[in-house]
Amino acid sequence: MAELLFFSGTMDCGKSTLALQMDHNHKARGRRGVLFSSHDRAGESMISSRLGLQVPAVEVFPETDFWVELTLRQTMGARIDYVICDEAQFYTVDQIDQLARVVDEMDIDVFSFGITSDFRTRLFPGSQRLIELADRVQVLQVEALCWCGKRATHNARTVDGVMVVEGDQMVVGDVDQPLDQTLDRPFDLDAGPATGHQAGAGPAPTVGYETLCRRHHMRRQTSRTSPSLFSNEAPLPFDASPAGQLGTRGNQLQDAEPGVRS
Ligand SMILES: Nc1ncnc2c1ncn2[C@@H]1O[C@H](COP(=O)(O)OP(=O)(O)O)[C@@H](O)[C@H]1O
Ligand SMILES: Cc1cn([C@H]2C[C@H](O)[C@@H](COP(=O)(O)O)O2)c(=O)[nH]c1=O
Repeated sequence: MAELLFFSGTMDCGKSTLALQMDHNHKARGRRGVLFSSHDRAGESMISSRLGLQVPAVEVFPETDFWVELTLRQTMGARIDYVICDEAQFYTVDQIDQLARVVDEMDIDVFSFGITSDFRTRLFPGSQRLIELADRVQVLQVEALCWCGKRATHNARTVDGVMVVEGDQMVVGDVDQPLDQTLDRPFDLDAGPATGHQAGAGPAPTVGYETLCRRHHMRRQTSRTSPSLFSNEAPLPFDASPAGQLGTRGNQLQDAEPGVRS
């Protein structure tokens, strides 16, 4: 019996990689699938993984109807055993309902992948509907980490390097902006209205994302604004003797973030 599965996690935890692996494994056993995605960072009509794989996919637009799309393909003779749906957080509630119907009435497996919550910690409507309807919700095993070393559970958005909690829910972007580039690299706003940026409205803001643990998301502490607990670039202690170094460094750690390190 076909299933609706939702593989979820924070940004950068390996969802697209898993989507492409699952497609590969099912294809290797002779099953036929259709790949879908929406607003992939690498561009329209593809699924891309940070590990370097990039595979063509059908772009999902707000008006896409999965039931119609898949019925048409079958009418034209295509065999469809499964469907891969990446960036499913961007799908509409109606589209998730269509996917559930595809599972139940067409007996097609639907493997969907997406982040559950946005930069304000609120559920995306598509993800909420998947949680409501999926046969199984599976949190990915590979954990993205917060700068403090704890498991990252939340996605933070930065604009010009500063964490924000207001703005459009949907702004395509990436994590792991090197700190020295965060302020310099112009963000590609060609993607259209999803970014909320008006052409000619001055220099485009630099938007980035960072995965954080709940504590640091609530405190709005990103790696940029955190005390440099884990950085090699922490200033050397003034007292150069080994005892003095230990003492000063130890105090720095305690003062900076009580309770974060054990
Ligand atoms: N250079 C690298 N070497 C090894 N693993 C990497 C490298 N770059 C990214 N990764 C892995 O890829 C994961 C991101 O995969 P991706 O499928 O793009 O994530 P998602 O779709 O969840 O945003 C990272 O969590 C990391 O485990
Ligand atoms: C948190 C958050 C993310 N997004 C965007 C940013 C990326 O383009 C995708 C997530 O892609 P990934 O493959 O999981 O890294 O979602 C957004 O539009 N709004 C948000 O709040």
